[in-house]
Amino acid sequence: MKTTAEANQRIARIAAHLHPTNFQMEESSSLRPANCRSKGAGPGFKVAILGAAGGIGQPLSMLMKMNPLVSVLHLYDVVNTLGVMADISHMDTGAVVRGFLGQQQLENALTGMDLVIIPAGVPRKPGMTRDDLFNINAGIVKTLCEGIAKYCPKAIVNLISNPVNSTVPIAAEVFRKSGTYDPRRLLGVTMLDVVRANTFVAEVLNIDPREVNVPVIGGHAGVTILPLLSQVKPPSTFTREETEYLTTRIQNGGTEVVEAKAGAGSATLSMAYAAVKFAEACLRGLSGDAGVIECAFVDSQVTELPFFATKVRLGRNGVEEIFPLGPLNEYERAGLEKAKEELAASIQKGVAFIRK
Ligand SMILES: NC(=O)c1ccc[n+]([C@@H]2O[C@H](COP(=O)([O-])OP(=O)(O)OC[C@H]3O[C@@H](n4cnc5c(N)ncnc54)[C@H](O)[C@@H]3O)[C@@H](O)[C@H]2O)c1
Ligand SMILES: O=C(O)C[C@H](O)C(=O)O
Repeated sequence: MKTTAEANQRIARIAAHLHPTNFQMEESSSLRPANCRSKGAGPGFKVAILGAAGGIGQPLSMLMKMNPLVSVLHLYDVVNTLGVMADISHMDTGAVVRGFLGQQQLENALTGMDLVIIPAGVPRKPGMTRDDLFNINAGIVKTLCEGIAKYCPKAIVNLISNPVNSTVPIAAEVFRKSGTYDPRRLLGVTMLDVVRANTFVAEVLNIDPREVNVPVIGGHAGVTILPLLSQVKPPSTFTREETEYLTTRIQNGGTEVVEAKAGAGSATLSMAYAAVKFAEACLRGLSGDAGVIECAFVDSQVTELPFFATKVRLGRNGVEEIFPLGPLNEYERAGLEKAKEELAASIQKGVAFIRK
């Protein structure tokens, strides 16, 4: 029978084993991971995920650990990061994984990072809009972006936390206030809208979704999500009925998942897939690939609004070029007016949250 003291010692040894900054073998072993022959991280990019223990964060962390462009992967959350880190660090892929728990470890999580991906924050339940998340998520994004401004001001930021139409302006204001704002380095992730649009359009056309590319512009909520079906690749025509079905389904894709999950959260797996697709595009741009073009919600002058999602070219500095909207048909022009009206209010709400 073990005494309480022995049991406590054993728990302490296990905790020490799991702690990322004090990684040790049991006392009986003379070999420690720090003394192993490993030379540590190889060439590649350093990526931090903030909110790594969440519904998106966990599969996103797993997929980033599998990405050959990543040499160091920092997982940060306010709960359960060490469990996720211990689990993912056993995968026999190249990236070195480290876990960070709580605000006091944010500095170590962020220092030296090339790319920071943020899926931290609460998700929707049925009946809620993305804007209903503002009160909680605005504060979370503000705190995390203050950390980025301090500890890795040159990093590219991929912001996933909703409402994206407001959290991106919040991040921009935090960076502006701290004197570190580089609009090319802040990107709201709208890739899931493109992923859904490609899938639903492929279903209608009865072709492989991997062959489809639908530009989705505007923002990331309801009518602000505007798929440009007139610019689909491969060039395709749609009946009025198909156009209305596709536009509505793409705009409501998030709600479709929220309702199907019936209170257990929103899209996590397809979002992790989309986030990795987008992060990989950013890393390819950083590594000098000049041909990477994706849609993202960025600081922009293509409309009268200060932020707008369009196709952008990614490069060594983040957003290197913002493409114009291109020719829109009458249906899309009407959609654009509705999108801009809602977007203007959401952007203003985000800006006011920091300037108040
Ligand atoms: N942009 C998009 O297309 C898109 C798609 C899906 C979900 N989302 C949004 O992503 C967010 C996360 O969704 P989820 O399903 O992963 O939620 P979740 O609740 O499963 O996970 C969120 C994680 O964030 C962590 N967190 C909370 N406060 C934090 C802080 N201050 N610092 C670090 N981590 C913190 C939580 O501990 C949790 O692990 C939601 O706001 C959701 O609406 C966006
Ligand atoms: O719909 C949500 O609340 C989550 C996300 O924005 C999505 O589009 O799936």
